[in-house]
Amino acid sequence: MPPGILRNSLSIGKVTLGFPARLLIRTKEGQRTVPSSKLDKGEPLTHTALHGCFGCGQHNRTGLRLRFYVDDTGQILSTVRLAGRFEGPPGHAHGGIVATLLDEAMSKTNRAQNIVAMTRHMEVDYLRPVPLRTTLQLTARHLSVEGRKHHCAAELRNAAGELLATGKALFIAIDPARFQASKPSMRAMKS
Ligand SMILES: CCCCCCCC(=O)SCCNC(=O)CCNC(=O)[C@H](O)C(C)(C)COP(=O)(O)OP(=O)(O)OC[C@H]1O[C@@H](n2cnc3c(N)ncnc32)[C@H](O)[C@@H]1OP(=O)(O)O
Repeated sequence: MPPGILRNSLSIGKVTLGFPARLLIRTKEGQRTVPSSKLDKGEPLTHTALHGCFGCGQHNRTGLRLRFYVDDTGQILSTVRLAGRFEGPPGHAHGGIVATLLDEAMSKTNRAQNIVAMTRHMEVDYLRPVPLRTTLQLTARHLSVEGRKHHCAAELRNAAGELLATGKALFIAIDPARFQASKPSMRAMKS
């Protein structure tokens, strides 16, 4: 059974996103409701093929190692604490890292539907500086699909729920087998 949430919500355009006050999570022992601060106790949305990904790859030691969860409405959720090495303005996150967070979350709205898609176009509104070394809440939702074109939106908030940044993006669905075949070999990448 899919996990579900109780939410505090705000909106981007027509879309309502919200980080839950409490979350119904899946665990090895079954389902239970926990405060959203315990999100990491649930089963994350995984895709083992991308373990080297800078955003979500759990094997990328210099990356963000984000873990994403999906609720019963298809909304993607994650919490993140950014380390000091991701600094841009003093004490705050670099804008490229903020864009990465939003991009990653939006890409998982496709992944949750078993769609493999790449970011073609993305826009970010940087509303407030994003603090380092504090818990942030990341949410994303799939908005619409038109052929291979998937439109998605994401929000980044502080722990108090204040909106720090929003993103919208166009993803294009690709054939993963063709993409894999076109990948340069590890030897070529090292040279
Ligand atoms: C393997 C999965 C990884 C998931 C990671 C997810 C997040 C990421 O960070 S991905 C990394 C960053 N992104 C990239 O590197 C992608 C680089 N770009 C590409 O490889 C290609 O442009 C790719 C695959 C996205 C699309 O190429 P291609 O298949 O040739 O698409 P193309 O035919 O040009 O466009 C598809 C459709 O989108 C439309 N389109 C393209 N750009 C736009 C735009 N900006 N606005 C509106 N429509 C657009 C086109 O008109 C076309 O429409 P239609 O199907 O109606 O004719």
